Amino acid sequence: MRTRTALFRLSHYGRPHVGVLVAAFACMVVLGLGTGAYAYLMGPALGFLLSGGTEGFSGAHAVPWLSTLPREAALWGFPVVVIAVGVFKGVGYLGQFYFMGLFAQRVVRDLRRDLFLRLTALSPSQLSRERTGDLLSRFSTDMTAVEWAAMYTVGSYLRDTLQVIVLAGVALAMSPLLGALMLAVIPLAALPASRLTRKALRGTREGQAQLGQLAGQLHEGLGGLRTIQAFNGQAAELERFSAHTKAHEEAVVSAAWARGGVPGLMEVLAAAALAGALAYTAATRAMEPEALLSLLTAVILVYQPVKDLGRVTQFAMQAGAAGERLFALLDLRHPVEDGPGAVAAPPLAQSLRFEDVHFSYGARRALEGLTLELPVGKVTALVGPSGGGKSTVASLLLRFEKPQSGRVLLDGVDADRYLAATVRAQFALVTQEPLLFSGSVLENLRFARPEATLEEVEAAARVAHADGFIRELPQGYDTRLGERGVTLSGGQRQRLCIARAVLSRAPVLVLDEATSSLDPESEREVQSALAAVLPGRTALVIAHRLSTVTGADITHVVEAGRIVESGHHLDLLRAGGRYAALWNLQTVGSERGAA
Ligand SMILES: Nc1ncnc2c1ncn2[C@@H]1O[C@H](COP(=O)(O)OP(=O)(O)OP(=O)(O)O)[C@@H](O)[C@H]1O
Repeated sequence: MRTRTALFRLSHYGRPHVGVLVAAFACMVVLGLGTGAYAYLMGPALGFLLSGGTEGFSGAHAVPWLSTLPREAALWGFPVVVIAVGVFKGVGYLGQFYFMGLFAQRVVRDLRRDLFLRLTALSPSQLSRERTGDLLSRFSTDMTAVEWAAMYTVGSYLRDTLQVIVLAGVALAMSPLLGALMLAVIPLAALPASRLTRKALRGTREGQAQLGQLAGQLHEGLGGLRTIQAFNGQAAELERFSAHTKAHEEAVVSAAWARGGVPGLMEVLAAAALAGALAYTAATRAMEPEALLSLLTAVILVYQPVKDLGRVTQFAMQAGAAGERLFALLDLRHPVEDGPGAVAAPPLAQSLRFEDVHFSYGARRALEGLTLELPVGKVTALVGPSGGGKSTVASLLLRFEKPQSGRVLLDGVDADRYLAATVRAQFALVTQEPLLFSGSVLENLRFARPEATLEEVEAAARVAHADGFIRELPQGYDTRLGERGVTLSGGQRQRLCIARAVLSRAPVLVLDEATSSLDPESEREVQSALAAVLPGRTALVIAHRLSTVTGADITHVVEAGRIVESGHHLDLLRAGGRYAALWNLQTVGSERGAA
């Protein structure tokens, strides 16, 4: 996406807050008029000083009503006018900053909300293609770039353009010829300035991309600290990190170089124009000194907003580059979107069925004509070698993905006909990595069903064999978990997740390798919890270790995206096929491990 398109799309975020912008603009008008008044008053001020306060208001551009006052009043009148203009400008400044700050915060608030919504609505496979740190940097660095542009660029474009118009008006009123000549410098500077600005943009964009890379590496590094230290990998990591910091530095320095060029150029051209005006007026004596002073003040003052316009254009560019990265995320669409006539799925009554389902992640095939039935009230297990496609089955069930061909049927109805959220509501998922949020135990459990009563929460915890250890925590169910809260063992965390799943009352429980990352002791605890939870429930249990699912009503062996064998544990053992081979492999492996 082009930077300009990104800026245009960012401007949509400003539209709902145009009222705030109008209020800011009103303050800027006050400010602009105040600045124009200062320039205008410079000439009379000179007359006022030179005459000891008597003739300040006479001459070509005096303040007419003040010149009619008696001397005593006039002596005070002029300073009072100066103070009044100052107060006028002060109020303008204050209001302008307040309203522009408000505007910027509202724009960024809306953008953050949209980004959060989009991120939390991505499918896991879309998310796995992005680096977490890079995503976080879009929330921080890129969002800050947008905030600055909304605050300073929009404000400056309004305020400085207005000031340029007012001051140019004052200059032209003093001397149309000289004023026009001096103002002509501004468009002269435009072409080289736009070149420099483009160069700065390239540097800015590269710098932001490198910052994203840095954040990504930092996030990965912190997540894998044990591995990095265990392999003494700090030096290699530092090298990678330094390469990114160096690339970032080079990009930012080249942008700074180009950015500095714009005001530098303006400064030189402005000085040349001023020098020319001084020389011309001294030689020709074409103007009164008072009028010349007002003209020079207006022109000197006009260059500042012009320089500012160049400077804040950099913020717009940074925002444009940030916008490109933000919209790249905002434009991602979940692979499963609700069709136009989609309706809410009723609670599952009989069965779930996969019918000749094919699915690939890009070019990587995961399911190749998988057909599978999950009867209600039964525990179905999926086992098989790593990469066989078991987790993909769970992803398709929960509508994280949809089949490229074949169908997923809920009580005989294609899941495509239902609203994805209502299909998801049929399932309570427990994954390998037990996810608990920072918050109390109670809040974590109620995440599944916020309206659940305390009794219901406790009952679910009892079923999942979690009630006992929760009561032993310092504040029981109110104990805070996560950062700066208590730390739980893997088994305890997993039992909380199971309790949460039980509390959800979803018709189907999906356990995706729920015990595979646990130590044997924790695994035993979780297994005993599951033994209490599973009987009589509709459940899909995905497992590596066959020993963990021997109690399932039916077990399917998934290999290369298909079901290659199905049956009860004992029947499968007797059949002597793939299941028996896997069983032998694992039991021999674990016996060796035990020996
Ligand atoms: N997000 C993804 N992007 C690309 N390929 C993927 C993705 N997730 C899984 N795959 C690929 O799809 C295939 C099936 O993966 P899946 O995770 O379903 O297998 P699995 O049987 O659950 O494996 P495991 O037991 O190791 O979790 C594998 O080849 C895997 O590499």
